[in-house]
Amino acid sequence: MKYSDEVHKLGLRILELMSEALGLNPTHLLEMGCAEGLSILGLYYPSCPQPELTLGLNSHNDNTFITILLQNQIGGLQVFNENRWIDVPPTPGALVVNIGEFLTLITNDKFASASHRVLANKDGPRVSVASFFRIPTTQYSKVYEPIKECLSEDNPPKYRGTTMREYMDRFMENGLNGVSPLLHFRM
Ligand SMILES: O=C(O)CCC(=O)C(=O)O
Ligand SMILES: [Fe+2]
Repeated sequence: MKYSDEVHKLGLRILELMSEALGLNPTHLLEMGCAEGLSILGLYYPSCPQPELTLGLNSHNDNTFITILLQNQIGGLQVFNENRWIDVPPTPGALVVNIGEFLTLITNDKFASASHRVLANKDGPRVSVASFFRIPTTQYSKVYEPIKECLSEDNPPKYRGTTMREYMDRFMENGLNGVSPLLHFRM
């Protein structure tokens, strides 16, 4: 309970700062509901005798606005940048913040979500706690589209509006195979 309260407060603060970074009122992203659905997932990756033959978690982009991640000392998280996988080594006391695909959609790519994955390891177990700021199930029919203030004549909308329900339908077609459902909504 204590962790979820604190991570929720942190998420509110980060979303306020992101609103300001976009030149918006600090409460803009909060008013859009970006902190209304917090789900927290504990992940346990057992040690693996032949880690080179598999992955801990396949490459994917989160279906969130932001994700705040706590990882133990084992490592294995990687992010895809400039055509290569880069290690995100655990730093004591630090959290990782990932941008999810719904923040990419509503900011018209100003905040780009990155593919990430987790390598298997034999030093295990790896434990992580992912706090997903996502659309609550009660809001799966709400349409999200690029924020008007993020658009201009030189920067027209790159995505059409969509709902979490439609996004999940696309996701179910592909599973965790690294194909981003967001591409379906790109204009
Ligand atoms: O375990 C990790 O570090 C990553 C977890 C993750 O990316 C996810 O649950 O979406
Ligand atoms: Fe993830």
